[in-house]
Amino acid sequence: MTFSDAERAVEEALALVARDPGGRAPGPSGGGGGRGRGEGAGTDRGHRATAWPRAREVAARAGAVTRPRTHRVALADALGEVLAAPLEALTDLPSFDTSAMDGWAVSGPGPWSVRPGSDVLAGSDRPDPLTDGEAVRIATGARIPGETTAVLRTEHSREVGGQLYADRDVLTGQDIRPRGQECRSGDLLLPSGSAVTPAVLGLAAAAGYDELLTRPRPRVEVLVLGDELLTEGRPHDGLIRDALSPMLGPWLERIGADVTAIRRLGDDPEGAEALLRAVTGSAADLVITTGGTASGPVDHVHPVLERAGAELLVDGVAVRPGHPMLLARLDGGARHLVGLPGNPLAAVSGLLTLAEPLVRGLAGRAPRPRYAVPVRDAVSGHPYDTRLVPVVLTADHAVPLRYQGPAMLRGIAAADALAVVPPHGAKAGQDLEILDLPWVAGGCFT
Ligand SMILES: Nc1nc2c(c(=O)[nH]1)N[C@H]1C(S)=C(S)[C@@H](COP(=O)(O)OP(=O)(O)OC[C@H]3O[C@@H](n4cnc5c(N)ncnc54)[C@H](O)[C@@H]3O)O[C@H]1N2
Ligand code: MOO
Repeated sequence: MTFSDAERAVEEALALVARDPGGRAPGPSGGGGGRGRGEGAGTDRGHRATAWPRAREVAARAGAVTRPRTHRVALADALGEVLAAPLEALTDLPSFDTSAMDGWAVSGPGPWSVRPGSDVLAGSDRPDPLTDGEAVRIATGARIPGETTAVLRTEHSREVGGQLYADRDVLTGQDIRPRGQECRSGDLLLPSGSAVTPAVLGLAAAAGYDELLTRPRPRVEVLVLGDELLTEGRPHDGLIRDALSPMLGPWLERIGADVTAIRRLGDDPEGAEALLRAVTGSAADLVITTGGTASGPVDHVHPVLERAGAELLVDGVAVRPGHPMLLARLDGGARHLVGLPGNPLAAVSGLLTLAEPLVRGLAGRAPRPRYAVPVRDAVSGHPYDTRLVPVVLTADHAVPLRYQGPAMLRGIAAADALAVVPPHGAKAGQDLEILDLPWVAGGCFT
């Protein structure tokens, strides 16, 4: 579903009242660096919303410049982290001359006399050297006996009465992997900053590592604000189910965070005090709040940040949904807070706009690679703000989904990605930047 005419009319009216008193129209928000005027929380505080591309850059940069933590972990625990030191080979690979095939180690030109009863197997100790004209049965991965000139594959050989014959030419050195073919001890295998993937774990093990020095996953504490939230059962009496706690924990884990706690805080003064304690004292690298970002009577996030002396890096983003999202520096940049709006799709928007780039930066990972896909259908745009629209990806297109309102999860739950729709919308066939959802592509190893 694209914006209905009624929805668009409301959005346009809101955007118009959000113009500054001098009547200057907001700048474009989708083109990198322009700044659009936010309404609501933004307008109330008399400042401008940050353009969507700029907000992502600010979040990525905030993460990247934070002093990194490092730790030494067992290989099995390093998956999904980032190397904090170059991975240098601790050994030659292979560490000895080894047979590439099952067959025969032979010495000199054939035919060869078979050495009886002494197969050379993988893992066996140094075998006796061959003499010229001799052959011994050998397994893939076994040490090559001294004086071997080639390995002859079983299927290319015939053994008759203790004599071995080759049924094709034998080249010196064939099917022998010489020591150090892949690397020499001390060679740089991967630079610091590389992501630890399953393949990297395999390489590290092969190269002799039991532990790796890595940057740990950023610790994230999630605080879900709101008195109206139920943790079980069906909505009733004006109360609704908390849709964010079940979603944010695993989502954050998939983008590389270590979620240390998910806590619910009330909208009462006690909730505000608990929020203040978390903002000032949490051991997490990143505190994520949900709800309370706008200007309602119990929206505590801004007042608490002010009391805590936090520095707002982003306070409102020119994006729909999600525009009241915010990013703050705590303790001079040692820790951060991302405030996600309470509307569930708006929270997803904040997660992808601010939390993901920040977590990647804190983890030492580069921003995700950007790519674009033609959108199948025309998508209407906001007059000044970027829109993030749930899409399904086909072989050729991004197909916009219905149910894309800020309070709806029905579209995103069926989506592969969000398409980034610039102000004024997109024509059918226009290339749109795509933000993959982490379980579709590019997710973290957990
Ligand atoms: N006067 C204004 N009002 C609002 C503005 C504005 O600019 N001026 N912005 C609107 C927009 S846009 C959004 S988005 C929301 C942001 O609201 P808050 O971040 O303050 O969040 P709440 O008011 O606490 O909740 C909003 C909405 O979301 C529901 N909610 C909250 N938490 C959850 C949860 N964990 N699971 C499911 N649903 C949740 C909550 O019940 C509300 O319906 O503000 C607009 N208002
Ligand atoms: O437009 Mo709000 O930012 O998501 O509902």
